[in-house]
Amino acid sequence: MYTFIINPNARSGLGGRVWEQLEPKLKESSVPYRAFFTKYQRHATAMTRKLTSDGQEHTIIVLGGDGTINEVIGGIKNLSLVTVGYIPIGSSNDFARAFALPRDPQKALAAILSPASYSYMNVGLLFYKNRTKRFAVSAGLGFDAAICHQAVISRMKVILNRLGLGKLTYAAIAFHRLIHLRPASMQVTLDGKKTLSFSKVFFTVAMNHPYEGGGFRFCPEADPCDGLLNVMVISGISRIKALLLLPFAFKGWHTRFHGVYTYTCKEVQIEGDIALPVHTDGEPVFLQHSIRACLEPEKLRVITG
Ligand SMILES: Nc1ncnc2c1ncn2[C@@H]1O[C@H](COP(=O)(O)OP(=O)(O)OP(=O)(O)O)[C@@H](O)[C@H]1O
Repeated sequence: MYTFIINPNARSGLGGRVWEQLEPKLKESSVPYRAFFTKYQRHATAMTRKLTSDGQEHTIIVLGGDGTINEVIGGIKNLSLVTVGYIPIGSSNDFARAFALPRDPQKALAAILSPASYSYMNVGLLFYKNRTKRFAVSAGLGFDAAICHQAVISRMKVILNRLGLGKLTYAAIAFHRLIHLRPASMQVTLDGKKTLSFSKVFFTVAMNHPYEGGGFRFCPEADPCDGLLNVMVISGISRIKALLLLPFAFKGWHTRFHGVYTYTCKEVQIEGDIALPVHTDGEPVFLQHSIRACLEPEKLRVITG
């Protein structure tokens, strides 16, 4: 039985339209399925939690963007009992990028119904204050999170999505945030042993996947299945240089420049001198002074071919 969780509102309403095209194919193929639609923020988490609390195996197919994938993974009771398939129709689609999932929803559905390969993916876990939150792609503190915070309330995202230019949203907001951002000082502790101090930090991000923010390959070496987090810090450079680095980051070439620091670890603690925006997979977690990220002990099976 396939359980579809659909965000009809993803990419400013594309989710619902894509589902209308896909459902007849499912009916034709006579595969058993049921479909649930998200009605509000974090609804996907609540639905997944209820669904997976029976202790049984489930195959959950997510139709939406990275935010919906984040919410579904956040609700899975026992990661090792669930297989996830993904039909990416969001504006950033960084989760799909790492696994090279088909962008065409019909092809994505066909691959899900006849899976050729699976990946066993690590799932990130963020600690802040006395709370925890899972992430699939990345969790960051500073500039990247400020962009996500603004994207949530941005009219620009709606307009660019309508024009089919959703990918530009994050780049345009990044430009705007960079002008207004005050770089902070941060302390980054890797695996509880090595503490590094940075000043004038634009942001620090812990990445499970190589891409975030709609195709920025911030940690080109990151592998979502290798049991490690990749950490990137951008620090001690001018706003102009940070801005000029962004196009290089689409290819992962920014890491060759001074001011970009990358590390691998199993756990990272990031502390800012001021409270800064935080995100998990592009979903805002409000302002925090300190976050800690690691990986869940269990892996999640993802249909990737
Ligand atoms: N019915 C709904 N109405 C409004 N918002 C919803 C609804 N269902 C889910 N959401 C919220 O929509 C947000 C964004 O969803 P999603 O990530 O799937 O799409 P996107 O923003 O278009 O894609 P991306 O994250 O790749 O840019 C999530 O925070 C989710 O909680």
